[in-house]
Amino acid sequence: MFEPTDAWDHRLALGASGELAELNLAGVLTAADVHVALRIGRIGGESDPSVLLAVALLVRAVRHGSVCLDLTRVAELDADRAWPEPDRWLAAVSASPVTGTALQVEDGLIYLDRYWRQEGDVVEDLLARVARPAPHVDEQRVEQALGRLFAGPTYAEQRAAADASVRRWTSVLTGGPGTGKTTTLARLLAVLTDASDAPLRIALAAPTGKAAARMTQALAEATRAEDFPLADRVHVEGLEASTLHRLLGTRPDNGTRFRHHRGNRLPHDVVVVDETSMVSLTLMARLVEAVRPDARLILVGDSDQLASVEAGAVLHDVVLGFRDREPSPVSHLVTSHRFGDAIGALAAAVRDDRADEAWSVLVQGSANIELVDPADESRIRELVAGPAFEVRDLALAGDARGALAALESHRLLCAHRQGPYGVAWWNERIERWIGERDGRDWLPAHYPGEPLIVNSNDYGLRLWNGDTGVVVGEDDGDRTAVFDIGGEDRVLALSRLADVSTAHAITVHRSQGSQFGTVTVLLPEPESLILSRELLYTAITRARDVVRIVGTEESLRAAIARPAQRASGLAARLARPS
Ligand SMILES: Nc1ncnc2c1ncn2[C@@H]1O[C@H](COP(=O)(O)OP(=O)(O)OP(=O)(O)O)[C@@H](O)[C@H]1O
Repeated sequence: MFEPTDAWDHRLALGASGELAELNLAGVLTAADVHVALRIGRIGGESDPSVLLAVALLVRAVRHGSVCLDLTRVAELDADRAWPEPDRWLAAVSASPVTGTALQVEDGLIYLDRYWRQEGDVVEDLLARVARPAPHVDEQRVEQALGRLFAGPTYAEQRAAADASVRRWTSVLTGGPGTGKTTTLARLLAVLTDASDAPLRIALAAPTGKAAARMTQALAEATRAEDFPLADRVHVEGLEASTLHRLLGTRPDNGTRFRHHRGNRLPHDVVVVDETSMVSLTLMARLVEAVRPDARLILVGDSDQLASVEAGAVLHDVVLGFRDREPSPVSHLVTSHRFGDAIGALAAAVRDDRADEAWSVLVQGSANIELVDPADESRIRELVAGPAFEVRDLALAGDARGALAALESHRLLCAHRQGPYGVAWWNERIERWIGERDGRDWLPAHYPGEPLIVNSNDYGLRLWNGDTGVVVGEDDGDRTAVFDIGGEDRVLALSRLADVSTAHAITVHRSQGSQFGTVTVLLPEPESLILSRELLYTAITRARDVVRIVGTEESLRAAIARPAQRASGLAARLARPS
C-alpha cells in the first residue's frame, strides 16, 4: 500500500479502473504491470476485467522470476480478497482472443507467449537429447581411466557420477559446496579425452565473467591435486572458461539472440556449463539449441541456490523433472569433502528446513560461524568497516594486489538494494566511517580503496558483469582502477569505466558465482518478501572460511520457512511420460 503524492504519482496506473486500480494502489501491481495488461487487451480486443487482471498478475509474476502464472495460487497473494473462481477464471483466459497470440495456456498455467516458446524449446531439446541412443564408448578404456582418476573409497560417489555422465549426451552434476563438483568435472574431462580417438573440442562456460574466471581457476587447482595422474593432466590443463554469452557469440544488434543457434551450432564436442543455477530460461533455451545433438552437454551447479535474476529456475526444474527418469541424467553429489565443514553443515540445515538446528549452530558459534546481534552497532562497525579500512590503506599505499586480495577476503552481503538493509545504505555508511577515520568530510568520486563491481559486459574493455576491482592512488592525486581478471591485474583509467558501482556491500544475488574468505550476511526484517531459504543458503555458501550472520532469530526462521517459489511448467513437462 502506498500514499499517492497526487493524481499524477508515477506509481499510479493512470487509466486503470476496478480491481486493477485497487491492486495498483495496494502495491501488488505496479503501473507497468497494469499498462502491459491494458495494452495487450487493447491490441487483442479483450476487455474482460478478469482476463486483464490475470495478464497483469502474470506480468507481475514474471517480474518476480516466475515463467508463468498458476491461477489456483493467486489467492496466496491476499487471502482476504475475493478473487475470481480459478476454474472459471482459467476458462475465461483460455477463451480470450489474446490467448494463442500474446498469451498461451498450457497445463492450466498461463504464459506470456515468449516464455511459453522458450520453455517449450528447452523441453523439446532436452527430451530429444536424453532420448538419443547413448554415445559409443570404449568400455575398456573408460573403465581404466575411471579406475585411475577416481581411485579409492573417497571417490566412489564421484566415480559413479562420472561413469553415468560418460554414457550420456546430456548430464547434470549437482551438489552443495565442497561436494567435489569441480574435482569430478576435471577428472571426467580427462576420462572423456582419454577415451576419445580424436582430440576433443571442449567448451567451458559460466553465466558471468566472475564465475567463468573462478571456473578456470578451480579446474586448474583440481588438476594440480597430488593424486591427479600426471599423464592425464595434459588433457585438462590450460582449459579456459568464458561467459555463456561469449561462447554463444553476442550480436551487437540483438541482446537475446546469438551467432550460434539451431542453424549454426557450436563446433564443440563437449560443452560444460558451471553455476547453471544462475542461467535464466531465455539463456538456457539459446544454449540447448546451439549445442550439436551429438555433442555432450554437462550442466554443473547447486540446484538449491538462488535462481537467475531473470525468469526461470532452470537447474532446479531440470533436476526435479529428471529425478524419476530411469536412467536419470542427474547425478547428485551429497558428501562434503571439506575438512571440518561447519559452514557446510549450517548450509545443509538451512537447505533442508531444519531451523532449530540452524539456529542452535549459530547460537553456539565456532571458529567459522558467528551470530551477530543487529543491535550491536560497535561489533557490526568493527566487522564491516575493518576490512574496508584495510583495503583503503593498501590502496593508498599503491599496493593494488594487496588491496584486491583484501577485498576478496571479506564481503558484506545484503538481501536488498535499497533501504536500511540495503546495499546503497551500507555502502554509504561504510564510506562515512572511512571519512570519519581519515578526518575527511567527503571522499572524492572513486576514492582510493573503493571496491568496484562491473554491472554489464564491456566488450571494449574486456570487463564482464560481476568482475570486481579497486581504486588505487591518492585522495587528492592520480587514481586508477585495478581489476582482477582471472588472477591477473588489469589497470584502467577511471574515465574509461562506464557501468560500475561501489561494492563494499553487494546483494546476495550479485554474489552468486563468487566466494569470499569471510562473508557477513545482513538479514532483513522477517517480513521482507525477498528473504527466502535459497537466499540465505546462497549467502552462507559464499563463505570459504568464516560466515557471520547479522540478524534476529525471527528473521532466520522466516528465511528458512520460506522457499522461493517460481512458477514454471518445466519440471512437470520434463517428467511427463513420453
Ligand atoms: N573425493 C575426494 N577426496 C578427497 N578430497 C576431495 C574429494 N573431492 C573433493 N575433494 C576436496 O574437497 C574440496 C572441495 O572440492 P571441489 O572444489 O571439487 O568441490 P565443489 O563442489 O566444486 O565446491 P564449490 O561448489 O564450493 O566450488 C577440494 O579441496 C577438493 O580437493
